[in-house]
Amino acid sequence: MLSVKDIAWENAIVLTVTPMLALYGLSTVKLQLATFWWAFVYYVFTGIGITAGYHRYWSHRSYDATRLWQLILFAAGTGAVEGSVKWWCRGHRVHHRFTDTDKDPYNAKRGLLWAHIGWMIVKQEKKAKVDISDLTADPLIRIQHDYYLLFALFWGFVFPTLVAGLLWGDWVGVHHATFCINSLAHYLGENTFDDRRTPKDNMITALVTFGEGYHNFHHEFPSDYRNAIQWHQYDPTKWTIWVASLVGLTYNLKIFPSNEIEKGRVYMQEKKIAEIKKSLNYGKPLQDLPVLTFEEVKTTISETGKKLLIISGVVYDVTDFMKDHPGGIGFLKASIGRDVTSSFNGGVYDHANAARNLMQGFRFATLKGAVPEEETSVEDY
Ligand code: HEM
Repeated sequence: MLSVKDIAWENAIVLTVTPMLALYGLSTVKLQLATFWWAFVYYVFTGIGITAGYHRYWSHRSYDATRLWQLILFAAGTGAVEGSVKWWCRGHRVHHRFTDTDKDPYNAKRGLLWAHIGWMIVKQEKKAKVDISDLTADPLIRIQHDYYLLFALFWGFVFPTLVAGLLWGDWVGVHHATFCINSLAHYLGENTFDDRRTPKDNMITALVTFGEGYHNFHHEFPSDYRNAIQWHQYDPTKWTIWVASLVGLTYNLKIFPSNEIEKGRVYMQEKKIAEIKKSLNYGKPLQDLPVLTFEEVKTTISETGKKLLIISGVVYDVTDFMKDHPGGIGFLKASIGRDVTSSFNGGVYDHANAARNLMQGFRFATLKGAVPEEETSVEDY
């Protein structure tokens, strides 16, 4: 059970009082169109500050940036009031290293509510160590951390108020959008590249998180400056970083080799296929079949009355199938006790996959001295 002293009160107060202030402002002050649009622009600006700045630049170093770009991101990210770069990125690096474990501050396995906001409201011991020496070496980050409250007040409240003449509190919207990365992005969507951990790819999450919703990709390839790699996927953070590179504000945009990315995708596809295959009957595995000589096949036919024929080193029992053979019973009758590999493969008729799949269920034995072949195999392609 949680007790009063487990609560991180400063966060709890910020997260409850500020939306109330925002609602109060909204209900008591007449909303002007220009101010509405300014709130929207500032919401996007601060959101991108978190995604392109706190996340993809400082946490993952997925690209390099000029000091000017860093200052822009500082202003934007601080305006979202999600903590200092040093605090945020430390937590984020711990999250990546210990995903889904007790040491993961946003551990999705503790539930959606915890991953969304609970982790901020309940005090947590710092159980894990990660390297943040690159962050502490930067004087800008140290200053922001030491005087965070002042910076947050300015960029979160004073600046937007000065511009609009109103206290909007619109950064509350940014909070819930970006918190979705820790919560929804671990619950909704596809495990496109790996399913050992909870992060998922989802377009809806991407829409509310400025493109961070392709979270399965991100956890696999965190040093990639992109989260979405398909042209049709929504990733405005990637577009912002890329556009900034055109004017030299960002550079060395890191991209994981597509060969490796595709291997991940294929791995998951193969896994899904393997699951589906488990539910289908592929007949007895070839290596589990008895091995018969040609003479033994003949004897079995005469002693048991079974209708056996041989194709590509495998002996098939077509007793029950003969009457249903689409090519007619005659061809099969004439094939009993014979190796009809060439007739089956084009000599009489070149059978389609349907026949090759079907005959797996008729496997009876393998022929001694032959190399039995799988009826359908994609290995050669
Ligand atoms: C276990 C053995 C066999 C199975 C499971 C089998 C199954 C089938 C199936 C499902 C078709 C429909 C079309 C297709 O899938 O390509 C077919 C067509 C045919 N089969 Fe077989 N077959 C077997 C052996 C043979 C043999 C040994 C011969 C000839 C000596 C033969 C001659 C034909 C012919 C001529 C057709 C074409 C029928 C048409 O479309 O007019 N089949 N067979």
